[in-house]
Amino acid sequence: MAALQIVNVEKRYKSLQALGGVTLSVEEGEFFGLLGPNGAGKTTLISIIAGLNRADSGSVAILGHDVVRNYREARQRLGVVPQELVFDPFFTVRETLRMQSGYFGLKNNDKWIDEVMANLDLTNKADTNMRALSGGMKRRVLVAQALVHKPPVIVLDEPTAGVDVELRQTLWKFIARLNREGHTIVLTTHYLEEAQALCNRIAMLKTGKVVALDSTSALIKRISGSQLVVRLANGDLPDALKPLVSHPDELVAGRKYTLRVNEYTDVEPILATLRQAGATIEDMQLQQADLEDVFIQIMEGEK
Ligand SMILES: Nc1ncnc2c1ncn2[C@@H]1O[C@H](COP(=O)(O)OP(=O)(O)OP(=O)(O)O)[C@@H](O)[C@H]1O
Repeated sequence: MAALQIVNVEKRYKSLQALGGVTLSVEEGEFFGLLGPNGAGKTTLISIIAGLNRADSGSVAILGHDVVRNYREARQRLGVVPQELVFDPFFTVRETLRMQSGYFGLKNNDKWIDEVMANLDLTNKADTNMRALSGGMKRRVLVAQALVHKPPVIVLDEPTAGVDVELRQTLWKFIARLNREGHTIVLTTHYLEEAQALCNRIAMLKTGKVVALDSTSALIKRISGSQLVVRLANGDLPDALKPLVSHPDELVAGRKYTLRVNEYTDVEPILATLRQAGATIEDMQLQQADLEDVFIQIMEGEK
């Protein structure tokens, strides 16, 4: 049975179509990435999954439970880490987590609450009021809140936006452990390196539609060849090489260029062209294509 089954979900906000018929399914045990630029519809889709927002048409089920018709059963199986930090400022971290447990009907949940706090480095903040926590600490509590009822399906909406490296590592270690233990993870992030490292399968959304859905490795293989990154000490990129630039911004910024190469033998003619144009290379690297390159190509509609 699918952990998450989304069938033809549509959502409009007045004249704006936020979701234009999204269909995708996430299997149990997957670490799934939901990627897309700002405004693609990721948060709208997550709020429909969490039952906080209604789709105009289509359906969403969590482990077979429809999020509208069987709201309680679906919600019980789902943990959502929202993007926005909303808390009652007068409660401590432990009280906040106990209340969330109560919401799911769990009375003696302190053992698990302690374990979650320890794994998120929150133990020494257990008795601190929410209002006295830094933004990064509050985000840890949001993650802890989503996990108090040990949901089999965990959805994280940009959990690492604006958080420091230490929290990111703590968080990913814990989430990866939960995934190894069988929890299904659905993640949205703008950090494509993170998505590439963590997700086994990825859906890319663009203006409310799924424009790519495949395993992470298959997506990366869509980009043929490698890239030659050159940084010029002086001179401009000769016109003949401009069509090879994979990030158009680089033509504006200058100096550093990422050039598409299919084979190693493509490198020497590029260097010769640069030499003839009088450009001096300060630094150079040959790189394999990564998820960011795929993302840019797909969003530009080239592939
Ligand atoms: N409550 C709302 N009323 C009107 N329009 C909305 C509402 N919520 C979202 N939208 C619009 O729907 C579209 C999808 O927004 P959504 O927040 O789902 O995108 P997103 O992919 O999560 O973006 P981001 O990466 O910026 O978080 C956007 O154009 C947004 O402006």
